[in-house]
Formats: sequence, C-alpha cells, structure tokens
Amino acid sequence: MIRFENVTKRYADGTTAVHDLSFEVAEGELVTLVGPSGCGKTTTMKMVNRLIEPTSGRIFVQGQDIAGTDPVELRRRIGYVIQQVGLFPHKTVLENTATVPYLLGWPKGKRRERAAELLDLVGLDPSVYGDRYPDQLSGGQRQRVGVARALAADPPVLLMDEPFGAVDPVVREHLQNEFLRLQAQMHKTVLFVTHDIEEAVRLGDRIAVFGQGTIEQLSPPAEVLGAPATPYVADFVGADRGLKRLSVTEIESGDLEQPPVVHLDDPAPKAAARLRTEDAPWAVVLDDADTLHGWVAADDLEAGSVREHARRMEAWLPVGATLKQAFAVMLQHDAGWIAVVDGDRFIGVLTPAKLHEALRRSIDADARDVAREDVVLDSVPGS
Ligand SMILES: Nc1ncnc2c1ncn2[C@@H]1O[C@H](COP(=O)(O)OP(=O)(O)OP(=O)(O)O)[C@@H](O)[C@H]1O
Repeated sequence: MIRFENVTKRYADGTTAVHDLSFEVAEGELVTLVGPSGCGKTTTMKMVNRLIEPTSGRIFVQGQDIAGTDPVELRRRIGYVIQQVGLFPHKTVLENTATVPYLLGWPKGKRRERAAELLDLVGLDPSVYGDRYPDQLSGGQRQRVGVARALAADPPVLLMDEPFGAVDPVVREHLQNEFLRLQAQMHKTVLFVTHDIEEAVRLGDRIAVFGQGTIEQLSPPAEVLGAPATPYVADFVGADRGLKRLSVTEIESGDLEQPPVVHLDDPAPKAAARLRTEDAPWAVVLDDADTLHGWVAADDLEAGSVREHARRMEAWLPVGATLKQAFAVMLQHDAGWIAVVDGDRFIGVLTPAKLHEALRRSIDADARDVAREDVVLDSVPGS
C-alpha cells in the first residue's frame, strides 16, 4: 500500500536524512516510526505526500509511483495529522473538519453532514463543539478535530506525525485508545511517527525503529521488545525495558516457591506441628483432589481440622500468565504471594522476590541473544 524502494534524501546542505530506505506498509496496517530526534522519521513521512521530494529511489502509494502523480491529487488521498494541528483559527470546528470536502467541491449540506459525522466519531458532539472556534477548545479536543479533518474525505492512507505529542499523558492515552478503536473499524493504512516507544508499542501492528536515516528493525512490538535485532534497538527500547518485559514474560514453573502444603481434612494440631518444623507462618491448603482451596495461618491451627481454619485464596493465576498479570493480581488483592495452578493442579507460589528473579532471567536472556548477533553499528551511515 505504501512502498519505499531504495529511497535516499539528501538536503541541500549535504545532510543525509534518509539513506537507501526500503520497506512496505501493507493495506490496513499501522506502522509506527520511532527513533531519536533527527533520525529521519518526519522526512520519511513527508516524502509520502510529496511535501519533500526524495533525492533518489521510488515511493509507491496504492501501487502508483508517486513521482508521476499530481501532488494535490495525491494529498487528497492521504490524510495528514500533525502535532501543531494547524486548524484555521477564523473557521469553526465544523468548517475546519470539512476542509478537504470543501476543496473537493462537495455541496455545503453534504460537507456539514460529513463533518458532523466525523466529529461524533472522534468523540466531539457536533451540536456542542461544531460552531466553536479552535481557541475555544482544549489541546486534546483540537487534536481530535485534527484527526476528524484528516479522515473527512475518507482517505485510504493516513500520515500522522506525533499527533498526540502536545497533550498531557492522561489525555494522550485516551486519544490513543480512541484512535485504536477507530482504526479497528477503518483499517486505514497508517504511518505514525512518534519518539515515544511506549506509544509505538501500543499502536503499531509493526514498529520501525529508526537509526540514522535507516530502519534498524521493522517487527511486531513483542519482537522489538523481546528480541531487539541490534544493540542500537536494544538500547533504544531499553530505558525502561524491565517494565515492558513484564508484559511479554510468562511465569514458568521454575520461578515458583514450594511452601508447605496441607489438606482440608488434616487435623489442625498435626498441620500446626508440621508448619513449626518447617518454620513456616502459613501453608497452602488443597482439597482431596489436590485442587487449590486456599491457605491457612499457623497461628490459627489450634484444634479441629484444617477445613475449619482455611481461608479462600483469591490471588491465583494459571502457569503461562505474564509477570505483568501476576503483578496486577498481587496489587489487586494486596497479596504477598500468589498461587499458580496448572489446570486444576496447584504447582507453587510466586513471591515478589521470585517475580523479580523471573524478570532478571528474561532480561538477561535477551541480552545474551543480542550479544550473539554479530552486528556492526558503524556500518550505519552517519552514526
Ligand atoms: N530542510 C532541511 N535542510 C537540512 N537538513 C534538514 C532539513 N530538514 C531536516 N533536516 C535534517 O535531516 C535530519 C532528519 O530530520 P527529520 O526531521 O526527518 O528527523 P525526525 O526523526 O523527524 O526528528 P524529530 O523527532 O526531531 O522531529 C536531521 O538531521 C535534520 O536536521
């Protein structure tokens, strides 16, 4: 749908912003371009709608070499959203949204109808906001109008350059979620520039990590985080890597601790003696079928059977759940440990210390994988 073939951009002053770039965005796919400031993301994006012309190489949009396409006609097929939304200050929200339909010569009634529909779609009630001017909106609302405007003529391709970059983190997450919901319905082909790896991971079907003017890795988010292709990528995604690894690392049986286990029908004094021997303050309680029932505190086990003192265990997870889920369950139940089951079978408990060890294991394994790759970063032009 969008294809770059050996595209290079050298500016007049000799800066090579993009070097021999080849990649493709499939129809309906959202690819995020992520990388540090000045690595060529915006240049790459602006070459797609011919705001910038490549020095060499070819770019195809919907199978057509854009070098031979009238730029004005091309831009009508490509929605464009930028950080400084660029709304016309003297035009109302409805008029701003209807900009492209206006340029396309749609009749007024149809334009307004379409603009209202789009405002609704991005969560702005047209009867409330339609007649306002841009300076009567919040930053997040202006961004929404920017998105509505880009979608107004239903272009198959969207270019988004840090569209949510100027709003606070809470509004930003909200806008990202709304955009994901929209994209699930629209299936636009989207190139989305961001310097925020978190945003790239959340939105992208695939992430293109830019080095200096080239793509270092173009892969689905889990792969970029879990198996960075080069030390550069590992470094770029690495700043708060531990947190991101939580969501892609699974609990394994080797991560678990084995506390004492007692059964529901065991006499309490016998169970208490056992806990004293093992110097354990509590035990996991299983039923006759060895299914997890709950837990019991040593101090409670004075008389009767374990059944009378056992407490239900709410904090549990199946083996194979992620460390992030484990962490969430710990917080939700304010639990110092959580039980892990394989089907109906209890197989051990995960403690905060073990969770930390599992995280280290995961990060170290990545580091070894990356070290094994024989990558020479010096081959990247300009680095
Ligand atoms: N008109 C220009 N003339 C000369 N150099 C330019 C021009 N525009 C951009 N550059 C340079 O090209 C390189 C890539 O710029 P580009 O704007 O594509 O980067 P970016 O990754 O989008 O950065 P940012 O995240 O800061 O927006 C930078 O070194 C920049 O200084």
